[in-house]
Amino acid sequence: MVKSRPYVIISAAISIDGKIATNTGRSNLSSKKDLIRIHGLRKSVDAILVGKNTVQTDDPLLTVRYVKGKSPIRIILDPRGKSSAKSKVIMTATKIPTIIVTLENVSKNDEKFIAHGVQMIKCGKKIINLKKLLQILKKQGINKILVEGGGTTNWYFLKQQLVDEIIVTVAPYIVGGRTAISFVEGKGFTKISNSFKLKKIQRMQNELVLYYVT
Ligand SMILES: NC(=O)C1=CN([C@@H]2O[C@H](COP(=O)(O)OP(=O)(O)OC[C@H]3O[C@@H](n4cnc5c(N)ncnc54)[C@H](OP(=O)(O)O)[C@@H]3O)[C@@H](O)[C@H]2O)C=CC1
Ligand SMILES: Nc1nc(O)c(N)c(N[C@@H]2O[C@H](COP(=O)(O)O)[C@@H](O)[C@H]2O)n1
Repeated sequence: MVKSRPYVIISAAISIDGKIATNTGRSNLSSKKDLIRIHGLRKSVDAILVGKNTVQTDDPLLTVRYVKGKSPIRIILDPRGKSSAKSKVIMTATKIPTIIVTLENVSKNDEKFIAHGVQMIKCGKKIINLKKLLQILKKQGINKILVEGGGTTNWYFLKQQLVDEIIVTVAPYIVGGRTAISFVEGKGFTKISNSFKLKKIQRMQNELVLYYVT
């Protein structure tokens, strides 16, 4: 069956206790070897997507650097268009195509982003309508998307069953802390259902990389 949306992979590094960052926002869980694997994965997709808190906390580049290859398009879910124009993704948007997705009635900061070469997509009234967004992206030729967090963004995708594959690195750390961000945030599911199939396990020294499909 041909899908009307791109193939969606969620990728993250989690601690043994399922956290993706400490309660102070530190998220450097993957080893160098794992980062090389992740950059290989980035090279294989058309776009990388993250939520606005990840941009704010990590100030990531979201490029392919540890392997040779073209960097994919970068997409930020930022419903109210609050991202800093000084963030690395926005400052490099003339070199690497970058999209900011806001709500339909939000346009206050558009000019600031557009001036940096960012493409604006408007989608959804109260929250970003991911189904609609994926259709728009598919029409733009984006067939495969790597969702790189954080926990809230992962929740929105999983809640709506918009995920085809999950790749998690279980890193050899305990993070702890009630307020430390988990792999999946949001309201959470009330039942244990919709299990994923374990496709592959990769061991890298003290890390395990788990590959699940729907
Ligand atoms: N270890 C790892 O692999 C990774 C760790 N991280 C860590 O995760 C943390 C950030 O995670 P978290 O705080 O959960 O935030 P996210 O990065 O997931 O950003 C969440 C925000 O993005 C916006 N958003 C996302 N999806 C939607 C949607 N469908 N509709 C509307 N708005 C949406 C909302 O903005 P608004 O609030 O304006 O409504 C929401 O609050 C950071 O500390 C980062 O370091 C991040 C990625 C990977
Ligand atoms: N897979 C994975 N492992 C980790 O340990 C991580 N911290 C992340 N984080 C994601 O990668 C972004 C950083 O990318 P750049 O190195 O700046 O290109 C970060 O913002 C998360 O989305 N992922």
